[in-house]
Order: sequence, then C-alpha cells, then structure tokens
Amino acid sequence: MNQSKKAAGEKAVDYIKSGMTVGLGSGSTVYYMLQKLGRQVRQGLDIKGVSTSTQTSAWAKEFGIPLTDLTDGVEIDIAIDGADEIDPECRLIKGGGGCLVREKIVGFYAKRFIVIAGSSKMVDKLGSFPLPVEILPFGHEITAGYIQALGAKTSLRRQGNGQPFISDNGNYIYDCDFGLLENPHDLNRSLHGVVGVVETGLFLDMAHIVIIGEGRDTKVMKTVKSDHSTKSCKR
Ligand SMILES: O=C(CO)[C@H](O)[C@H](O)COP(=O)(O)O
Repeated sequence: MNQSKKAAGEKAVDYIKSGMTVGLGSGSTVYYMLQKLGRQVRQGLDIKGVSTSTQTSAWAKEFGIPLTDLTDGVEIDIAIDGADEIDPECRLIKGGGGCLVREKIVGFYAKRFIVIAGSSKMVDKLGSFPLPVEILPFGHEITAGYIQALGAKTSLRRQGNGQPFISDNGNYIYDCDFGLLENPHDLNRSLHGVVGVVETGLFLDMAHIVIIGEGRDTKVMKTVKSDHSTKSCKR
C-alpha cells in the first residue's frame, strides 16, 4: 500500500457531492479514490461516474459505483485523476498507464479537474518522465520519425510479451524522451502538428486543484483562476 497515494486519493472524495457526474481517472492513486467513493455510494451518495479506462470501469463495478457514457448532454461536474509528473504551475505529464486520450477528454470537459498524487510526482521541470504520445498504428514508424525530428528519443511501448501495447482506443503509445521541457506549450503544439499523433500526455492549464499526499497528510494546491486559462498554482 502506498500511503501518500492513498491519502491524496481519499482526500479528493471530499469534493464529490450527491447529484454530481464524476470523471474517474486511471491509475493506482485513483484506485484509492474509487475504493472510498464506493463506500460512500453504499452509504447513499448518489453520483454517476464517467470512466477513462477499462481498468477503472472494472474497479468501479467492483466497488458498486454506477457508470454513465460520455454522450451528448452529459456534463462532468468534477474529474479526478492521477499524474506522472506535476510542475510548480500545475502542468502535468500523464499517460504512464496508457489512458491519456480519454483522461484528457474527461479532464478537459470537466467543470473542475482535480489531480491526485504522492509527493514524489512533484518536479521543478517536466520531462524526466518520458512523454507518452498516442499514435495511430497506420504508418506509426513514420510518425515516430517526425517526433524524433522534434528532438525526442522515441520508444514504442510494449507489453510483457513483446507485442506493442494497444490503448483502449486501439492505438500505439510512444514514450518520447525530450529531456527537461523548456517550453511544454510549444512542444505540445508541435506534436499536434504531426499527422498520426492522436494526443499527447501534456496536460497544460487543465488542473484546478492538485492534492499531494505526504505520508498520511495532504497538501492542496489551487490554481489562481478556476477555469481552463489557469497558469499558476497557489499552495
Ligand atoms: O496517467 C495515468 C494513466 O494513463 C495515471 O494517472 C498516471 O500514470 C499516474 O498513475 P499512478 O496513480 O498509478 O501513479
């Protein structure tokens, strides 16, 4: 059990109120959030979840959390998700679990996006964690070549059996080492200019609240503005 992840995941449940539609992120920190949320649902909390991965859907089922699809008219009141790196401006690298596209859609459309993580995920500059980029399988080696031309060492993510990892959307993930990122926004724009790139793991100006677990304690960082134009964090 990872106490810091558990503390952050459980704290996030305080923000969920009856009647809400809740975006459910992916990963081990989210697992602790779902576990506690499931207990509250059993005690009468009336919410619906929008899942970002098959693993999260399975956990939601296990904990008795009702799910709904992201269809026309569904508004996500709050989304809660983990991160692989978080910088002092609450910018994130995500996608270590390979769920970045659905996580980004759900986090982007949510009225409030809460990030949960153990303190080891805080960094001064993004980029030690290779950036996950989801790519269409068709012509993927050529797409990867264009990403290399932007300055990355790229590596096609593989499963234990050596076969390429396939995302829930049927795509490949390339882990792209650009070194420490001087300008994540420019990089994100450049990557989106490469045909074949579906989405990147750079989640910029998206997080409204970041909950960091430190042992059994939590620290909450709030972005200055509570909308998607947010640029920096207050502790
Ligand atoms: O982005 C993710 C999955 O695509 C996860 O949120 C991220 O990898 C953090 O995972 P964990 O909570 O297990 O440390």
